Amino acid sequence: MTQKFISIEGIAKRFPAAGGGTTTVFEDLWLAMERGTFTCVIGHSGCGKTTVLNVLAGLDTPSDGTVIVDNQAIEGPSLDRAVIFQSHALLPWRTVLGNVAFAVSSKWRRWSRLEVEEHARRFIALVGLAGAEHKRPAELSGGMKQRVGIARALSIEPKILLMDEPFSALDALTRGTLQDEVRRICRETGQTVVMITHDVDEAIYLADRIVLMTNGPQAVLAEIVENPLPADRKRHDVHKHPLYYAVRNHVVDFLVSRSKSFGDADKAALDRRRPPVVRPGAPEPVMLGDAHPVPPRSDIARPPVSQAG
Ligand SMILES: Nc1ncnc2c1ncn2[C@@H]1O[C@H](COP(=O)(O)OP(=O)(O)OP(=O)(O)O)[C@@H](O)[C@H]1O
Repeated sequence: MTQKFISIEGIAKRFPAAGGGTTTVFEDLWLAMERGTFTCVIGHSGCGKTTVLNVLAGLDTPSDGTVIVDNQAIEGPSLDRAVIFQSHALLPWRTVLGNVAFAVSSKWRRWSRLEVEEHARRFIALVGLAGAEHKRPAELSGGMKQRVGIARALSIEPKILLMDEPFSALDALTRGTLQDEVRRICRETGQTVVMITHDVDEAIYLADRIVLMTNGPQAVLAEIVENPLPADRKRHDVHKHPLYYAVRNHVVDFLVSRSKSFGDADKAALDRRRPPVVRPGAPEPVMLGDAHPVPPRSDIARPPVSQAG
């Protein structure tokens, strides 16, 4: 079934409020993702992105609703779903090989030590760390540690890769290189990915679809932006594509103004089960999947703001 490999169905998250009652962080979120797609979630701090990712990981439970992955409801953490956090959380006493092999042997418990190590080495090489297998985390740079985290996550060959701002703690050069590698690996392996980022340019480079969430509390999924750039885009010249600024301005405009001004009337008008899908720069209204058509917005150049905060 390709249409709804991941199906987020009406999830909400509520916490007890300080003075009694409850605070609803986000509500009635519906989103379907196809196998092999790369989805980025963007929204301001506090709208509940990490909570959504934790629900997908099975590390948190929604107050309402459910999430189905590959026709099965999520009922807890699973080795079918790998998570990469901003901090790499490596086992400090284990080597690079030891960290990756530990994950591999958790997934394939009957494999021999040789099988586990061979498999782990393959993924260590894939992220460019061949030769560093016997180093411990303390001997690695931040970028190298994050590579180990990526190798570890990919080595268990998860159905879904979940990433929570995986590159935000890295310097710009390392961030760019790792973005390239993650994109290459995900494309080569057909990996299904959901990633949270605050970086609009990162989302445009990596994502097939960018999901826009309004500000919390009571955040909603306002819109899905279909990335109109060609699949074989390259980081060094992606900004030269004629549609680059159409999509960038659209997302920035949402973050700067629409995410905040999205009021009760907008929420009432929103079909939560079928959020609007837009393809910035598209000449005509688009009809994508089971979503209803939305006219393209005007893509007027605005001051550059690449970070949601
Ligand atoms: N255990 C908890 N109890 C009460 N409130 C919580 C709890 N966990 C999260 N929250 C609240 O839920 C809201 C959403 O948190 P979450 O971390 O998912 O947001 P986010 O969009 O990922 O933010 P950021 O971009 O800053 O990481 C926040 O206001 C947070 O304070």
